[in-house]
Amino acid sequence: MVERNTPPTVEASLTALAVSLRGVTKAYDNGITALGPFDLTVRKGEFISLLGPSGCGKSTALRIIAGLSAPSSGTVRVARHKGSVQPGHVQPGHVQPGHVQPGHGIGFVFQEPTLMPWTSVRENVRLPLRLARVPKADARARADEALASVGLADFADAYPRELSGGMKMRVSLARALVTDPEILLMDEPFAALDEITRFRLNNDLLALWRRLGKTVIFVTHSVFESVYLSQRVVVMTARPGRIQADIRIETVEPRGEEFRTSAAYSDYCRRVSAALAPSYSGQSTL
Ligand SMILES: Nc1ncnc2c1ncn2[C@@H]1O[C@H](COP(=O)(O)OP(=O)(O)OP(=O)(O)O)[C@@H](O)[C@H]1O
Repeated sequence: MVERNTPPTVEASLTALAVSLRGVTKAYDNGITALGPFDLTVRKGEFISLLGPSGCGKSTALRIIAGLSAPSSGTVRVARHKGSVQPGHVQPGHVQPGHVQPGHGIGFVFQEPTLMPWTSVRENVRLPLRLARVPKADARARADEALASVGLADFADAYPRELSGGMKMRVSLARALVTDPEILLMDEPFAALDEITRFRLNNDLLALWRRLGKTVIFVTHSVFESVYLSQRVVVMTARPGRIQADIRIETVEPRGEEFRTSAAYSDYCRRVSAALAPSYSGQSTL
């Protein structure tokens, strides 16, 4: 079913929305139905996490929001610019041409930093601007600014092989931010990092989010990480992924290490774990 006739009252409130998915499903050619029907509304400037068991369709949902994959059915609306969500929908069966070109309002950070090993950190970060044909001097300044925002101002001329895993992920984040997107999609970006590095990147990401006011949709397997970072944790069912629970995390802002060790944090982690448990029922725990 494709939703085409959104009631006017809902349409008006969409001006405050960054992302709206309605009845979205995804069936791959191999017959696997990965997602849905999936409904998700994300307000501008919100930080939400998608949490769910392996294979429940989290990456599929992100890829559909990014326009990298077309839904099999349903409606996808994404605010790519400073204004309201775009009236154009991604229709089932095809992806709009140019839907996810760099500079079109979405930054994507993958689990692997996927840096080009043969060129400098600055050139890696500048890539989306090169593809968007931004003049070199301007692109260089913007790449350096993005690198400074992730604490890597001194590493612009370094090569990826000279960086730690955490630093590579910072470069990947700078590359996603360099086009100043409205929305940042992050697919388990810190999963491969050690815990201390991960905590540090969590704090730096929160600081960036507060400063830049981006909408962030963050995919993770970690209850602890989702509660620490997000204003809302959206818990998904096992495949095909649907919404199991939508839990608002309310605490004193800005968050910091005091929150991580607080009773409120433990309580939220317990609540989110309890909401997640049914998604794992019937699955092997090995
Ligand atoms: N391109 C594809 N073709 C066929 N099946 C796919 C494709 N991409 C994903 N799938 C299947 O769809 C289901 C959902 O995959 P997806 O990667 O979205 O899940 P996920 O929740 O992100 O998993 P994980 O947490 O392990 O990364 C899985 O069963 C996967 O095998």
